[in-house]
Amino acid sequence: MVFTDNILGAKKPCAFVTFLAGSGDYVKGVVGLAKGLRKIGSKYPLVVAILPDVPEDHRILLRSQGCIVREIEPVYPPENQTRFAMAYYVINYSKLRIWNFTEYRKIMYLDADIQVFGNIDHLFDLPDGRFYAVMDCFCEKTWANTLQHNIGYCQQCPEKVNWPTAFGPRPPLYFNAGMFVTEPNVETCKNLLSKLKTSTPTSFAEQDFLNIFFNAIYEPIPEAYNLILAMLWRHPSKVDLERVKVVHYCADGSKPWRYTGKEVNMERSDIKMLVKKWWEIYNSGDDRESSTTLKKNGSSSLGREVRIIPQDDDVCICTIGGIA
Ligand SMILES: O=c1ccn([C@@H]2O[C@H](COP(=O)(O)OP(=O)(O)O)[C@@H](O)[C@H]2O)c(=O)[nH]1
Ligand SMILES: OC[C@H]1O[C@H](O[C@@H]2[C@@H](O)[C@H](O)[C@@H](O)[C@H](O)[C@@H]2O)[C@H](O)[C@@H](O)[C@H]1O
Ligand SMILES: [Mn+2]
Repeated sequence: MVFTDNILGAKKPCAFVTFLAGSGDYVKGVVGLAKGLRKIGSKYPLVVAILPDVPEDHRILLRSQGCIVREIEPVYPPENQTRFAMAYYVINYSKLRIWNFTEYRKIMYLDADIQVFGNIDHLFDLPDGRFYAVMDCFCEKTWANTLQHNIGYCQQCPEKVNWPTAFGPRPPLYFNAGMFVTEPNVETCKNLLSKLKTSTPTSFAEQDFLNIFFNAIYEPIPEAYNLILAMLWRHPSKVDLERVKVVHYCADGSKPWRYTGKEVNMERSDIKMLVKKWWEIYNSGDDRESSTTLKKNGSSSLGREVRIIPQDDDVCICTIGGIA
């Protein structure tokens, strides 16, 4: 355990934090993330901020994988007519609770659809007082109802389409909220929740809100720390897979535990390779591997389950985690 002094001289640890809601299959993402962090030898624990609707057997499974499970109250945006880019984004505002995790001096938030393939512990040593995250891309259809998408503007290649002066100043740099490094603070949490009450929800829900809130202290960090998969086909010249440490399976159809290879771009060999690498970690047995596995709907069982995962140029059927 790595401890760091705080102003009182008391020792406070750092931690990775992820978020889990519901009784569905995202729990597989958290199990994969826990195994991935262990595999790269991280010195820090993984705290899972769970909503009350996460079932007991999933909590037991996560603890068996060494996770610290911490229940949080949901956070909802103000009543609104907004159509979020994905309807379920409404639950993502609950992420705001993690700023109350003040038993940690610094936290690194990682979505459950993220896998860490290279050690990133050094990010906890970044200077305090800044909000570190990777810049997002505006090119996918999920951005279809935004101004920047409709004029073909993306911050990843600002020279391609000039921002029209008629639209006012170019938008500030915008981060993907699937991965960030921040310092928990009760005052910050109070300010986030009170500002949320008077905010107007927009397409990307808490991601838009966090970008506004932390804009003044946002510090972009390299793509290698949160590869938004769409960068592979939208901005391939900016991606060096050899250097990528963190992969974010956020492109449509790329969630490994739901992967079928049928959605657009999902037949790409690099996507197949990254999904296969995720499954290799998820399937890796270890001493923590209890006899509990997860059925199709994500609930734990002793049963076998079959998942399609890509193998070389084809997909193959294999059993994972099953107990005969
Ligand atoms: O049913 C759900 C949907 C989302 N999440 C959590 O919310 C995060 C953000 O959702 P998602 O990653 O699907 O958004 P994307 O990055 O794909 O836009 C997920 O990674 C999970 O940590 C969850 O636990 N259950
Ligand atoms: O609730 C809003 C979500 O917005 C973000 O996901 C989006 C965004 O990155 C787009 O730029 C991509 O096009 C899209 O694929 C991706 O799903 C975060 O990853 C997620 O944690 C969460 O904050
Ligand atoms: Mn995500």
